[in-house]
Amino acid sequence: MASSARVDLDGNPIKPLTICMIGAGGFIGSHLCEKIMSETPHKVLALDVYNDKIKHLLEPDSLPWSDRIQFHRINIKHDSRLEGLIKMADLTINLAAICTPADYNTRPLDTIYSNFIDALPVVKYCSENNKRLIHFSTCEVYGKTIGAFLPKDSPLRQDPEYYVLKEDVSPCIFGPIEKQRWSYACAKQLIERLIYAEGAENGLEFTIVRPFNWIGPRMDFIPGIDGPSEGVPRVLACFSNNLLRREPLKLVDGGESQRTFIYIKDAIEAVFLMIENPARANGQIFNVGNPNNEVTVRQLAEMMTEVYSKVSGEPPLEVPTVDVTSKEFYGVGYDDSDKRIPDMTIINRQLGWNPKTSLWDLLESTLTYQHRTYAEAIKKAIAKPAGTS
Ligand SMILES: NC(=O)c1ccc[n+]([C@@H]2O[C@H](COP(=O)([O-])OP(=O)(O)OC[C@H]3O[C@@H](n4cnc5c(N)ncnc54)[C@H](O)[C@@H]3O)[C@@H](O)[C@H]2O)c1
Ligand SMILES: O=c1ccn([C@@H]2O[C@H](COP(=O)(O)OP(=O)(O)O[C@H]3OC[C@](O)(CO)[C@H]3O)[C@@H](O)[C@H]2O)c(=O)[nH]1
Repeated sequence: MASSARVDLDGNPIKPLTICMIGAGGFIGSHLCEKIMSETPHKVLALDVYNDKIKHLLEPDSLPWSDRIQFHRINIKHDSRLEGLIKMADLTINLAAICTPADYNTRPLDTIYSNFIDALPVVKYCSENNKRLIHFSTCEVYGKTIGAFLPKDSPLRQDPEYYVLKEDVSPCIFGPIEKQRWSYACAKQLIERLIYAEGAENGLEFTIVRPFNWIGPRMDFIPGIDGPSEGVPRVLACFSNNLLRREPLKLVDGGESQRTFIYIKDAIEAVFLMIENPARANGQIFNVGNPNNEVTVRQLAEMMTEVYSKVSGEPPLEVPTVDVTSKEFYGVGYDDSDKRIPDMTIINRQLGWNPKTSLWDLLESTLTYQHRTYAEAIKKAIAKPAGTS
């Protein structure tokens, strides 16, 4: 329900905004658009090269918000309409990026262009036209933890000082240049520094978001169903694909890396607070993650296997996982972040936000969606003899 009587965290009325959302057709963009349409009076100029994930918000014309969302099929690499759309809006949110690890070492040029060069005009137009910018960076800017360089048996590895990632304290630790995995993190770091400098020197009003593994429905694609057969999406979709096809889940380099996963709906609440509380969010860099949902990738595979069995009614596989090397899975130049625990001090202080959903609960709702959306299509694809279309 769109209401104009919304108030911010300080009790001030929130005026309806026009938001230029670049990358609105992706995973995060689709959830943001959905919530903006159903819960606020704000307007969205939705820019992307694709719109499949927001089709349900664009059609039919009779939808209650149809006069508040406009889709513009635009590639920001080369489209002269970009500045005009930024000028029309009160706020720009930039989500556009190549952000799947399988691309970082195999398409490093595209990755660097997408995450740095293509974002430059967005920052410039916002700065020159005095428009507020919320830019999506990544937890990957932290790279590896300091603790990763300590001896395996060092007691300091248990000390949070050596692994908790703090926006205003932690260093950015990347591997050597030949480890092209870090092309993405490095490009994101440089665009963060540029935005920060535009704020310091030219007064750009900005907020930088560092998402820590947001997951949920509509993330990436299932290879061979709604994406390329040989494509490698992020881990949620990789493991979902394995479960749907009843194949063992592939653990890269033993599945020892650790991640904290957050439910997309919790994370979107945090972005909402940033949108509607500019006085508290401007000039800030925010970690957005769930420090309580930490697992190794192996534990994630085991939990997803158990949850999928529950929601699909199918028995778990006898051999649920298989080990693969990162070279086999991602190719030369892959490297990994060892551990990612977000410090929540700044987002708590500025916006009073906390994540709510446990890993089990978020996997239950997400895998229910994956099963409902893809199980039939996978069955048909498997039943089709090879070579037929
Ligand atoms: N999902 C996460 O957990 C996560 C974690 C860290 C950082 N991020 C960052 O958040 C942002 C959004 O991530 P996501 O998970 O929604 O990814 P996504 O790939 O689903 O969405 C990105 C969208 O940007 C669009 N896009 C890319 N290049 C474009 C261009 N040149 N012109 C127009 N549109 C373009 C894509 O078509 C896609 O729809 C990215 O900047 C990503 O780096 C996400
Ligand atoms: O089949 C698989 C796929 C992946 N892994 C391993 O899982 C870990 C997490 O992988 P993934 O979610 O794909 O990506 P990352 O967490 O490494 O990086 C993302 O973090 C945020 C973001 O910026 C955008 O989403 C992106 O860079 C990892 O260790 C893989 O090796 C697996 O074992 N099996």
